Parts: sequence; C-alpha cells; structure tokens
Amino acid sequence: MSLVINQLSKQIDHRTTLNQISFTIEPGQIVGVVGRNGVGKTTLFRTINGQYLADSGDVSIDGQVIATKPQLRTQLCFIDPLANFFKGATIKQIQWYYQTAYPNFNNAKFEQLLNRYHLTSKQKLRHFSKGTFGLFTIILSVATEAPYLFLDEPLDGLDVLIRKNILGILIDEVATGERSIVIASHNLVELEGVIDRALMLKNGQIVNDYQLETMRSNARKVQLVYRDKQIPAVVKQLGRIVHVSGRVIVVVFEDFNATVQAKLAATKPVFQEELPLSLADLFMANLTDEADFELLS
Ligand SMILES: Nc1ncnc2c1ncn2[C@@H]1O[C@H](COP(=O)(O)OP(=O)(O)OP(=O)(O)O)[C@@H](O)[C@H]1O
Repeated sequence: MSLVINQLSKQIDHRTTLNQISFTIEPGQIVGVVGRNGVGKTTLFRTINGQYLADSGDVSIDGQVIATKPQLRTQLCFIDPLANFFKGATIKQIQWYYQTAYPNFNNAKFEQLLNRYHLTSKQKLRHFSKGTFGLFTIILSVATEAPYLFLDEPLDGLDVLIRKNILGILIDEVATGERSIVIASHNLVELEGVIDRALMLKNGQIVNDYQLETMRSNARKVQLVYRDKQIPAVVKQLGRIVHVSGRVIVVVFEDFNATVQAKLAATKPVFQEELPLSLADLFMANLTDEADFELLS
C-alpha cells in the first residue's frame, strides 16, 4: 500500500507555493520533508491532508484518489500544530473525537502512552507546555493507527528528553514496516538517525530525493594531511572540503569509488584517515546553494 502524491500544485495569494509536486511514500519509511522557513512544508501537508484544496494534481492510496473517496482520509493523520480549536478541550474529549473520526483508534495504546508520560485524561491542552503539547500530538497521531502520519516540526524547540521520547515512539511505530511517517523540518541535523529518506523542498518543488542508506554507503568523510598547505586541485574537484586547519583538511566525497581513491593516492597525502560520517556531512556535500546551509544549523 503506497501513498502517491501526483503533480500537486497550490497557489497562495497568487504565489505558486507548490508547483507540480510528485513523490511516493512506501510503508515502513520515515521520510523528512526538508526546506527553509516559509518554503511550503506546512502547505504541502495541509494540501495532502485536505485542509487546503489542491489547484491541480491529486493524492491517492493504492490507485484510489482520496478526493473522490473521503473514507480514505482515515488512512492519513496530520495534526496541524497551528490549529487552536482543541486547546480548550480535555484529553478525554479529544480522545472521543478521534475515536469517532478514526475507526481503528487504539484506546489501549493511547492510554498506555499517556500513562507512560504522566498525562491524565482530565488535563486541558491549553495547560500544556510546548513540549508536552508536542508529545501529546505524537501520542494522538500514533493512536489513530492511520498508516500515514504527517508531523510538522515535531522536534522544534523541545528539550533533549522530550525529543528522545518522541523519537522512541516514532521509531517503534515504523518498526512493523506497515506505517510511514513524514516529518517536516527546517533543520536536517535534528533528523539525524531518524529518517531513511529526505525530500528537499525548494521553490515549490522537490529538488532532491535522497535515499540515505545509498548516500551513506557511497559517501566517505576523509581527513587528509599534506606536506605543504596547498590543497591539491583534484581534492577540490572530487570532494567538498568541510574543514581546514593548517595542513589538515577534512573532505566529504559523495561518491567514493576506486577511481577517486586512486586519484587521491596520487596526491600523496602524508596522512589519510576515514572519519565517521554524519547526516550534516552528507548534506554539506550535496547542498550546492550557500543559502541552503541554514538547513544544517
Ligand atoms: N493560510 C495562509 N494564508 C496566507 N499565506 C499563507 C497561508 N498558508 C501559507 N501561507 C504562505 O505560504 C508560504 C509557505 O508557508 P508554509 O507555512 O507552508 O511554509 P513552511 O515551509 O511550513 O514554513 P516554516 O518552516 O516557517 O513552518 C509562506 O509564504 C506563507 O506565508
């Protein structure tokens, strides 16, 4: 069962925010939708989930277009963090509402997670801190048992402990291979160790679709030391220099194959060592536009 976003377009205030966006989400994936502030991540989620009407294009599950089969909406869950209409409600009232909307709502899971994080059914959302609200949103989303969850900046501004709790819940949820989670974020680094795939949103389009496992297996981060301070031209051509300190340089090679290794050996470094590669390193090697570096901060 896959979710297909097909040529989705949306104008807001006569500005094209989404321009014929297409991608497919397979079960068991955690996918990051990454882009700078204001690029249209929330608009994309709202349009996929039906809060905004698409100007053109459609969203389908297993070939069935959701707009023509409203019952398919229960396969998707997006709790808009800016929607304030539940703020005066108690957890119990929200549970009742979601049970009605989602036929497979899992009360046992919902209550077990509430207990685990010391939340009680009489609490009102408006009394929650930002972090508790974030955690509650995740608990509610996973309890819907919708196969496709959309989370908008779920980790933004949260402390380390709450982040860890949220990530633990999300990773458990995809472990069965049946659910998929799509996370919007303006910060790639906070998605380290979480996402399997990253879609980069820019100028209304998905400009890159990265499979991180493939990227990781092809890329290498290498520390090199040369006799003099001159960096060989071939190193600059083949890799992206991420750090220079005296005669020590650190380079990320996006596609580190035998040819690259041979060309590197020919530069005769006095020292060469492979370093652990982070998500930020991978993207440093790929983000060609200086303006995109904000995504790593
Ligand atoms: N309901 C609306 N009314 C007017 N403008 C809107 C509305 N929704 C989105 N926009 C505009 O569309 C553009 C994309 O906004 P959106 O919130 O989708 O971006 P984003 O990538 O989620 O940003 P952020 O990372 O800051 O949350 C922005 O210019 C925003 O001002």
